[in-house]
Amino acid sequence: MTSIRFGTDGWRAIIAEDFTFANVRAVVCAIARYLKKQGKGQHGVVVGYDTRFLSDAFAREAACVLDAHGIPVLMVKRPTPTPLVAFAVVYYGADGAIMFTASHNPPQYNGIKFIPDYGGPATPDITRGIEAELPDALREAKTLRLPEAPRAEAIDVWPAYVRHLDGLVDWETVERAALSAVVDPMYGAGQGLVRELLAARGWTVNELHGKCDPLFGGHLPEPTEAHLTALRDAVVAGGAHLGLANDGDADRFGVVDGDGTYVTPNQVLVLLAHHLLARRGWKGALVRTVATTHLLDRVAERFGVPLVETPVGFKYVGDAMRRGPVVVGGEESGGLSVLGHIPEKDGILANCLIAEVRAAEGRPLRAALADLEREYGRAVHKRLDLHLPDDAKRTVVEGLCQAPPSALAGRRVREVRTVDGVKLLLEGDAWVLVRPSGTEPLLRVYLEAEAEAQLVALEEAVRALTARAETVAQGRKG
Ligand SMILES: O=P(O)(O)OC[C@H]1O[C@H](O)[C@H](O)[C@@H](O)[C@@H]1O
Repeated sequence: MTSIRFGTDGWRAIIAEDFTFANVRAVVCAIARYLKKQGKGQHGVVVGYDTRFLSDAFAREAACVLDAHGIPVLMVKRPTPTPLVAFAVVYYGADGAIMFTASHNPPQYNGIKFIPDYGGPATPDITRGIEAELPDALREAKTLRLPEAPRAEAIDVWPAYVRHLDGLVDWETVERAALSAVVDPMYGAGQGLVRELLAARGWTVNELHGKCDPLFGGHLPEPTEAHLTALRDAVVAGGAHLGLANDGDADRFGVVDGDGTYVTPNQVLVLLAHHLLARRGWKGALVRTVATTHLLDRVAERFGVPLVETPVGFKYVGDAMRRGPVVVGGEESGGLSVLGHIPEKDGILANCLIAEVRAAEGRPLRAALADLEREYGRAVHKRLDLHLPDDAKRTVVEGLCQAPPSALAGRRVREVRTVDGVKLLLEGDAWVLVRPSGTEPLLRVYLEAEAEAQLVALEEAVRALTARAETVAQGRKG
């Protein structure tokens, strides 16, 4: 068995191998013990689950463990997105939530996200605190007497969440435009939700993959370009204005323009930040992770608002949101939240706000993006996910950290940042980031350049660089 660890966003493992009922009981025991040590628990814990195989059964088991610890349980009535579970924590004033999901991971995975009382991802000090309880919790879980059925209050947070959205989304603009959209919840917990919200505003909405399928139709429930071909085809075939997708637990978004072009999360963030600052007049910082487009820096500069750079992981973006007013906090992997919302990424809210931007623009997103390009300049980006074992990816990053190159693709490295992995800022506006994924056995390489040709040159240079570092790493091991 591999050890139980909370990665970028919770503990994830393969069902039946490490993600077993016994280990779930132990992790929930650890959370219960952690909460009690903090003097918490008496306000209850929300238990949520997505549409994954056995998520509901694991959630019921978690409710039994919490009950056995004397912690009141608020249990969602049906598969529920992570952001709604996070919202429920704040809405009910609970001491936290345990969410069963492996987000966008393959079907054989499941996972646990712990959401503390502030309604956002747990910060590393909290997950470290939970992990510290695990050795005792593993022992305790073996002898814990569980009730036959948990005492739990069944909750439905949807009506309260919908009222909350009224304060965030400019529904009048959305309604006036009365456009059409295809939505794709990717067989996940967002089923029916974006469709309901937009249809209520007079939009014509067609939903794909709106049923439960533990195999996610043979694809990853990840709303990236590679997995959104069905959505693109349906948007084009139906002549819709927009395609809007969510991942398995609906905390991420994916967007397709009316002509079927995939709009990257980086582009969405720029569109939305500009929209909220320019049209809605919102005031506050822009927050992005170290892997997210620097075009946001230019938007921030233009409106005279601060720009905050964080490590990868919405826990860091959420943390910045809890410290002061933030207009948009977002990341290139498809997560965002806005001023007035919980410090958690929310794919349902994101899709509503994108519909608002599309409605306010009155033209395709690509036309709006072309204007923004004239204003802020051009940036193209790419992410490479390189398959490497955990120890090799760490060694590659450490090697780069210790001896970063002074030039890449013929351009001088003007700054090296080690906020998360190694980021090389090059002459001009290009940059490269190499970091180990915290959720998958991958080395992630992020590239941003001024145009496609520069991007290709950078990609070649960085592939050679990581290959060299890998060889050195192998050599050191051998
Ligand atoms: O690059 P990774 O460490 O795999 O993380 C990728 C993403 O994983 C999860 O979805 C987190 O919630 C995100 O905040 C993060 O961006």
